[in-house]
Amino acid sequence: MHLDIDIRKTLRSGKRTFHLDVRFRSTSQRIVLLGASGSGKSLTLKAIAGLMRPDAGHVRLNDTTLFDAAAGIDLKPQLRNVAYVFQDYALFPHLSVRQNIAFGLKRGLFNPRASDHRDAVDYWLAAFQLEPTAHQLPDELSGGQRQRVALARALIARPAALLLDEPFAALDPELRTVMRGELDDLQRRLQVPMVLITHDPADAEIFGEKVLRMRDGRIADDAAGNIDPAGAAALPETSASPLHVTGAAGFA
Ligand SMILES: Nc1ncnc2c1ncn2[C@@H]1O[C@H](COP(=O)(O)OP(=O)(O)OP(=O)(O)O)[C@@H](O)[C@H]1O
Repeated sequence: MHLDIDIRKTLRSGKRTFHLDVRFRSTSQRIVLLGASGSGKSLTLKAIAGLMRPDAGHVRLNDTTLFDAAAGIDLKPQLRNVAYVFQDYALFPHLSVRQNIAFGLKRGLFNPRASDHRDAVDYWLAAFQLEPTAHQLPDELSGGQRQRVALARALIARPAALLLDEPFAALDPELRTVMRGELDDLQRRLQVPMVLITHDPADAEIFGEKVLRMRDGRIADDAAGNIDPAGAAALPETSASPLHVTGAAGFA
């Protein structure tokens, strides 16, 4: 994945103003944005997905410009070929596991024939060991199963990038460890590029081939500890950096 982000956004709520000013480029397959609550992680992820429109700048993914304020480009979310997995998974409560996963095919340009459609859903049900639960509703699933359904629904559309918003926050500590392992295996097997946002350094340790720490709407430094107060404009393009996250223990 080649991700190139250079965005600015000002948000006002009453007397409070928040400035987002995020710049980085990376060719890593596993990017983690690590930061405390309110540092601007979700806004950045939403800008990639097309769920938040920056005031200025650009977002490029591989060979596609998803957003460019100066050029007047702002692709609709469904045309960006990225999959956003929300913190609470956002499953449809009235649809079965099978129907929720199949829904992933309705988005975007990927519009297979009915038989391919069934095959694809069967494939993902099997891949996530969800076949026995295919007829169940989200309410009738465990937390781990719900997360698997959300991932299957995201992956079935073959996205160019998987965007994960605090994917383990809704799980209890024991399950969190299990699901971290599952996602780690899955990403390595499928080689699906991902951008994961989290406040938990443990997530960064496991998934952060490239870790960018956010503070007050900016990239504070990268995992190698290169402080860049100007918002990481000078960060080198990098394909991989050490897994070790320096000084990240302060986030809770
Ligand atoms: N629509 C909005 N209007 C005004 N301010 C907003 C709006 N959306 C977000 N903000 C502010 O922008 C800041 C960054 O929000 P963001 O959701 O990106 O944080 P975050 O790092 O993802 O935090 P968390 O981990 O708690 O989800 C916060 O201070 C938030 O209050």
